[in-house]
Amino acid sequence: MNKKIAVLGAGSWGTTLAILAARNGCRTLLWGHNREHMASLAQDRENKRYLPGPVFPENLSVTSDLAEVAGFCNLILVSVPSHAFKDTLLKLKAYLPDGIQIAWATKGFNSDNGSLLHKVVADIFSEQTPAALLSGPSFAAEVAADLPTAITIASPQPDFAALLADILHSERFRTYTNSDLIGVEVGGAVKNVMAIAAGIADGLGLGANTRAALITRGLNEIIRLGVKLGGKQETFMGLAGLGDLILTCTDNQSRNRRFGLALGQGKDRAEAIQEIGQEIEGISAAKETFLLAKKHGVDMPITEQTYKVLYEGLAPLEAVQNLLAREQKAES
Ligand SMILES: NC(=O)C1=CN([C@@H]2O[C@H](COP(=O)(O)OP(=O)(O)OC[C@H]3O[C@@H](n4cnc5c(N)ncnc54)[C@H](OP(=O)(O)O)[C@@H]3O)[C@@H](O)[C@H]2O)C=CC1
Ligand SMILES: O=C(CO)COP(=O)(O)O
Repeated sequence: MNKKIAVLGAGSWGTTLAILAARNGCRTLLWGHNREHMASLAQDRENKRYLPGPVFPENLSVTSDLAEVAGFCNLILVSVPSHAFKDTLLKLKAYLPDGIQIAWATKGFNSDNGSLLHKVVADIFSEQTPAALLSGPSFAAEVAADLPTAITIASPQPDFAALLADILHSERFRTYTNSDLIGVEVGGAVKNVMAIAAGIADGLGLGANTRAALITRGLNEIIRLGVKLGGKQETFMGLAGLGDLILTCTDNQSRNRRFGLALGQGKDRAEAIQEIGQEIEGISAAKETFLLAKKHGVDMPITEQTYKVLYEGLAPLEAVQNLLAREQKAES
C-alpha cells in the first residue's frame, strides 16, 4: 500500500494503531511528546512501557518532533488522551495549517469545556476539514496480538471513512463505517463512566445481576444523552455503543473498570490511579458527562452517583443505595 499516515500519541493505543497501519503496508510515523521515551522506542523497536511485545515493523518510524510529522504527511490519526487533545492539535496547526485530514481514536470530551472532540477539530482547523473517529470494543493488547477485533470508523465524509478503513482493515481487524460521528463520540466517551460504575459495584461484591442492570440502565443513559446531542439511537446498539460498553464493564483489562473495582474495594482514588499507571478517561468523563446531562436536562442517575463518588467524596455503598432508593418507574 502506497500510503502514509502519522499517529500522534505513543501510549498503548496509538502504538497499536501505528503497528496496524504499518503491518498493512503503510509508511507510518508514530509521534510522542516525550523525547526520551521516543528515543527509547527508536532504539528498542518496541514500546516496553505501554505495549510490551510486538516489535515494530520496518516501515514504522518514530519521532517527538511535530515539524517532522507535518513534513511526513497530512493524514493524521490522533490517539493522545483527551486532556491533551486540543493542545496537541493547536501545536500541530502551527506546522500544518492547511489541507490536513484528521482522524482520532481518543475517547473523551474536550477537557476545557466538555465539548465533543469533533468540535475541537472544527474550531482549530475548519468545518470542512475531513474528520473521522475510530471507536469500538478494542483493547490495545488484544489488537496488537492479532486477536480478532471489530471497530467503527465514523465520519460525515464517506470517502475519508473508506480511506481509513482501507489503511487499518485486515482479516483480524474488521472496520465498519458509520456516518453518525456524534453517536460514536458519545458512546466511546460515556461508556468509560459506566465501566467505573460497574467496577465499583463488583468491587463491593454486588454480583452479576447488579452488573447486568448497570450495563442495561447505563446504555439507557448513554442513549438519552447521545440522542439529545444529535446522535442516532441505532448507533448506540452497535460496536461503538453496546459493544464497547459490554467490553469495558465486564473485562478487567479495562483501566476504567479496574479503577472502579479498586474504589469499591475501599482503596482511595489517588492510590487506585497510581496503581493503574495509565490513562483512566472515565474520571474526567464522569464530570463532563454529569455537567452535560445537567445542561441538557437529561436524567443520568448512574453518571450522577459516579460523579459524586469521584468528586464529592460519596461512599461507593451509599451511591448504590441512592440508586436503589429511586422511585419505582416504567422501564424506558
Ligand atoms: N488502550 C486501549 O486499549 C484503548 C485506548 N483508547 C483511547 O486512546 C486514548 C489514549 O489512551 P492510551 O493509549 O490507552 O493511553 P496510555 O495510558 O496507554 O498512554 C498515554 C499516552 O499519552 C501520552 N501523553 C500524556 N500526556 C500527554 C500530553 N500532554 N501530550 C501528548 N501525549 C501525552 C503518554 O506519554 P508519557 O507517559 O510519556 O507522558 C502516553 O504515551 C484514550 O482516549 C483512550 O480512551 C481507545 C481504545 C482502546
Ligand atoms: O476503550 C477501551 C477498549 O475499547 C479501553 O478501555 P479502558 O480505557 O477502560 O482500558
